[in-house]
Amino acid sequence: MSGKTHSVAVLGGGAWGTALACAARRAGSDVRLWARNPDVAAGISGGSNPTRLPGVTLSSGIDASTELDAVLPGADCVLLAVPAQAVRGIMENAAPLLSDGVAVAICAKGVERGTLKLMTDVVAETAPAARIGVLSGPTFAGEVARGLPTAVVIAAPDEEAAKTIQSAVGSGSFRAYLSDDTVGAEVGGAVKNVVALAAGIATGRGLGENARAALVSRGLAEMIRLAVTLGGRAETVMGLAGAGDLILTAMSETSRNTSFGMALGSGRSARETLAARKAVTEGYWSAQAVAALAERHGVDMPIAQAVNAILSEKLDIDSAIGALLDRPVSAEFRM
Ligand SMILES: NC(=O)c1ccc[n+]([C@@H]2O[C@H](COP(=O)([O-])OP(=O)(O)OC[C@H]3O[C@@H](n4cnc5c(N)ncnc54)[C@H](O)[C@@H]3O)[C@@H](O)[C@H]2O)c1
Ligand SMILES: O=P(O)(O)OC[C@H](O)CO
Repeated sequence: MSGKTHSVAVLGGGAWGTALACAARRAGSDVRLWARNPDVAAGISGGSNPTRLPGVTLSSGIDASTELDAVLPGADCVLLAVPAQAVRGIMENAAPLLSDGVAVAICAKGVERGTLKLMTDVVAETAPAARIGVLSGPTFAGEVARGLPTAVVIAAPDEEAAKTIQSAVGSGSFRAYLSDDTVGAEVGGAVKNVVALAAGIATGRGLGENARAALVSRGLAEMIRLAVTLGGRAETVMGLAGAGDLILTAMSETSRNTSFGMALGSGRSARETLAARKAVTEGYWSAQAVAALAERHGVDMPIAQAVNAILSEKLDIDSAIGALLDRPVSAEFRM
């Protein structure tokens, strides 16, 4: 890692943006953060984000603002941590304020609805001069904010950009591994949320731990098939940004995706479950796009399709489970 002090701009005052700001402060970076809500910005500057990270004392020295032009100019590394469906709008406003050659790390996990684009494509379209990377992996924000040991992958085609992001956020407790496979990292992060919804639904329905492990394993096979079809590598999906994140997410009620699925499985509606929570549940917003991407590319993804059918109310949960169990049993590994 270089000895340079990085100037980091974090976009997003939610759980993940706030936690990443803490990680970057621990890495020795100067950190400014943009949040759209003035109370949230004031709280973060004062050392807390009580709605998203209750009980956590944030690293000192995070300078938060609701003005993009107070945060972005001069930054050599941007951490993009708003929900995936907000990335295009934020980047359209941010692009004119970015420094030449800035490294932009996409920290959101999702696929754009409507266009079916991965976040790297959305950022490339909105900020063509940026050097784009993906920061992903098994990372519950509360643990990162507290400084508990965590490992992520930073994937970027430009190795220098990956190293900039690595040294801007990485530290002894936040181990940032490098990769050049953005597609594998992005598909892993986005699709694991949909698989976690499936695992939660099965758990909420009382199908047992064997069923959950089966969904996680077969869901991982779907993640690999989609990533490889889109140009990514299976090994990336088998690493931190895929299997690692899926294990964390699908096995824990801390996950918003898994707990959302559990609520559905136990009979609550998607609408009332969404209305009862403030934080984003990315699998809900990306399931349709993931299913449509699979269909467009002819990738067999029955679990993602089942989740989409449930969320779009084309199938009830028991019929969706029945349909999965009725599928012919084929070779375990196939593309
Ligand atoms: N929380 C985690 O543990 C975690 C870990 C890794 C990755 N992520 C990813 O990071 C992204 C953000 O998640 P989060 O946990 O911070 O969510 P969050 O719900 O805690 O916060 C989202 C923030 O974005 C803001 N926001 C929402 N819509 C917006 C818009 N249109 N324009 C501007 N701001 C908007 C909200 O006000 C909020 O401050 C997601 O893609 C998530 O999958 C989260
Ligand atoms: O709480 P979730 O389900 O949004 O998961 C958060 C992170 O993506 C875990 O790596």
